Amino acid sequence: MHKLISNKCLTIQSAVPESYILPPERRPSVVPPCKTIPVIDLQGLHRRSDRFDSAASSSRLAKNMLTNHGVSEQLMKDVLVVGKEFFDLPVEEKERFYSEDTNQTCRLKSSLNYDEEKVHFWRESFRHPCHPLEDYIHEWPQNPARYREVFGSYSIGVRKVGLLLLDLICEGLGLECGYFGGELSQGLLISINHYPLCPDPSLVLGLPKHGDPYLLTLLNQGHVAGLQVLKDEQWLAVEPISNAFVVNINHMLQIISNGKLKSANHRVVPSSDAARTTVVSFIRPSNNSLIEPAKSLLVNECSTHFKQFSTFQSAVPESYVLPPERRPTAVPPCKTIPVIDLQELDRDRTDSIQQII
Ligand SMILES: O=C(O)CCC(=O)C(=O)O
Ligand SMILES: [Fe+2]
Repeated sequence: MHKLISNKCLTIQSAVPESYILPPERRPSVVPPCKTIPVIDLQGLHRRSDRFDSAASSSRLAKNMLTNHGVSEQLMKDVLVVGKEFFDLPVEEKERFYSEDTNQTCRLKSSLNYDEEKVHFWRESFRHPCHPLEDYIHEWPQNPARYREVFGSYSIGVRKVGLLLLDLICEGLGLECGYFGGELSQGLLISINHYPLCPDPSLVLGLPKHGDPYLLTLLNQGHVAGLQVLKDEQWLAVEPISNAFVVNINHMLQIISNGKLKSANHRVVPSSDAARTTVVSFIRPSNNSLIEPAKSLLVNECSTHFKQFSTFQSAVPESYVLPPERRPTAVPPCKTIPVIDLQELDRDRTDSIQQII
């Protein structure tokens, strides 16, 4: 648990610990707000595919704000409050969830890959799968007391919104009805991210530049800013809108759409004014799903941009992944290893013994 930032901050309040300080070229600069992020009112959409035609032909949907989505304001607030309460628990209470093992379903972690990375990120996260609820809810914390009730209701609501969006995207892409149903959207992973108050945010990142790996992300970012999106090689700040979801296209959806939809790169900077807690919901396939460009999208295109893969094969557990400098590269065969023929040995013992030596 010494790896959690909140613990370090109890003792080192005035300075960022050295192991979190990025080299100057990786530090975030102050960035302008993103004024062009589309705000989609889900009530106004009425499932009309024409709204999403443009999504099929451009990257407009890479990042959106979604309002009037059907998850109540109260529930949007409650998950943030209860999520923060979890991070405010005493260390002994959180400790049993802390793990570096990616196979542990319900797990608290610090930074990204704490034991392997050179510089740590200013983030803690607590994540667990949520669907089907009855398979997972018994593993969730019982403290805070409302955790299971609040996250249970939220996960049902947020999954509904995600599936509705996938239906609309399906229409917009011209795919057969229900394409994203079944195993492609079976999974729901919720991650509560906590970015503690930071003494000097100009030196650190909460999360480095990345795209999300699955189908769709629905981010409930509360009222503390910190999310930045990369647009035309420029970082822009995504200002929070009350009760809205930030929706991200993920890598697998980019592949399924054969590149028509683009996964959005983003990162997070912490704040020196307030701690930031966010609740991130990833709609993802079940294990062993085949991810490939939708065949009907390939009919009119000369080639596919992506190779198919299975979600099972793709996931080497994080704890087995070596840092780049320790990974094996392809090597040539050794052509000079001596081959000793034992029958020959009797004929000329001395020669062969010398050969062995
Ligand atoms: O907390 C945020 O604002 C974004 C989190 C995020 O990008 C992630 O968890 O993948
Ligand atoms: Fe992300």
